Amino acid sequence: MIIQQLHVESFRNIHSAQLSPGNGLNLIYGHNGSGKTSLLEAIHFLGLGRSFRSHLAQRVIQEGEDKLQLFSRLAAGDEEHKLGLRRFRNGDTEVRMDGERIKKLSLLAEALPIQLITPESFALLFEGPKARRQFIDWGAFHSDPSFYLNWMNVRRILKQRNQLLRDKASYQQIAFWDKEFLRYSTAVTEIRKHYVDSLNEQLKGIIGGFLPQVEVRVSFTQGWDSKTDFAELLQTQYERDLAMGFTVSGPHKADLRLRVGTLPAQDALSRGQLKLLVCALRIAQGKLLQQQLNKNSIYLVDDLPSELDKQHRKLLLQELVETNAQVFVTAIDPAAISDSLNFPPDRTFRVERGEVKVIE
Ligand SMILES: Nc1ncnc2c1ncn2[C@@H]1O[C@H](COP(=O)(O)OP(=O)(O)OP(=O)(O)O)[C@@H](O)[C@H]1O
Repeated sequence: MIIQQLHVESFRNIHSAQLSPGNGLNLIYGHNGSGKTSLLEAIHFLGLGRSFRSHLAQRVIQEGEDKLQLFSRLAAGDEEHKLGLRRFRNGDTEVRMDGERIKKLSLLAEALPIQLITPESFALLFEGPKARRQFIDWGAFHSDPSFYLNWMNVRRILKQRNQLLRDKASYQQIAFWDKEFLRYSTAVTEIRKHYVDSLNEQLKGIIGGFLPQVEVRVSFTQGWDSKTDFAELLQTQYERDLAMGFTVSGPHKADLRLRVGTLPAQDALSRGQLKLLVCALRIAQGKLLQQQLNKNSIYLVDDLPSELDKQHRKLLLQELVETNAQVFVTAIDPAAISDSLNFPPDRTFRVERGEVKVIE
């Protein structure tokens, strides 16, 4: 998917901006606080119906305004679509694709696959498994249409199961839910496992280019010992689950392990190398989606130059450009990007106090 036109209204400090991005690399530059990240955030909001910076969607609505509005003209091959989103202060969201109301935000994510890389993306490696699980599930969701429903069912049953555990229910009562829990958990795990295997293939080439001296291993842990039968485990862990008041093992504990030799990647790599690793993971996801479904992701890279030397900026930009996807990168100093390119960006935008201007 490619954004051909974008109209942003009342989004953080952007009062009104209209732009026609290029199909390839788009450079967005400006001083601190000018609104560069807000522009990326607006694209992300359009693709997912939520911000990557704030849990409270109201915070992104411009102060003094009662709603934000985002409109876009999208193209995928010969297809053209119009996608619009309105978010009101009272929390209501209205999304329309080609004039038709979209009720499920998952359909939005399907239409506009977005790969986000921000200075905070390190969370993928440092913080708890949630961010890494979300990373796997992004791919599982896009690569297998049955994933979403299976995962929703796992979450639904898990909620019920945990409630029963807190209510000190008998094993018989819990076992009633475990049959279904087992069925959906197995489906989710198979899809995730298959996805991580395919991702690893993509990743090898990219990491080889970014971090040639380092051998990074990416492995999937499913949330319980893979040698143990899950049905049996649920039964034997009943007492423990009861004592804890929640289900200790299961697909909700799945994780992605990133190791260099015997060490966790975050202990073995420098900050710049970690950034490259996160970028490699995101690019591999985008490439895989391209291969599997012939769908192009949109890459949003906030503050691309930070932490990277010129050679690595060059490598990263080259890899992004080679995806043939639409890419939006921000930088304070435009030279930090253009100096690392052998050609000018497709389009350059300057942001100043919330105003977005194309640089001819
Ligand atoms: N709801 C809002 N209404 C109005 N302005 C806002 C709102 N939320 C944030 N802002 C302001 O928007 C400005 C733009 O912030 P943004 O993070 O997009 O800048 P940036 O160009 O990415 O800066 P940096 O280079 O420092 O990361 C900030 O000055 C912030 O105070």
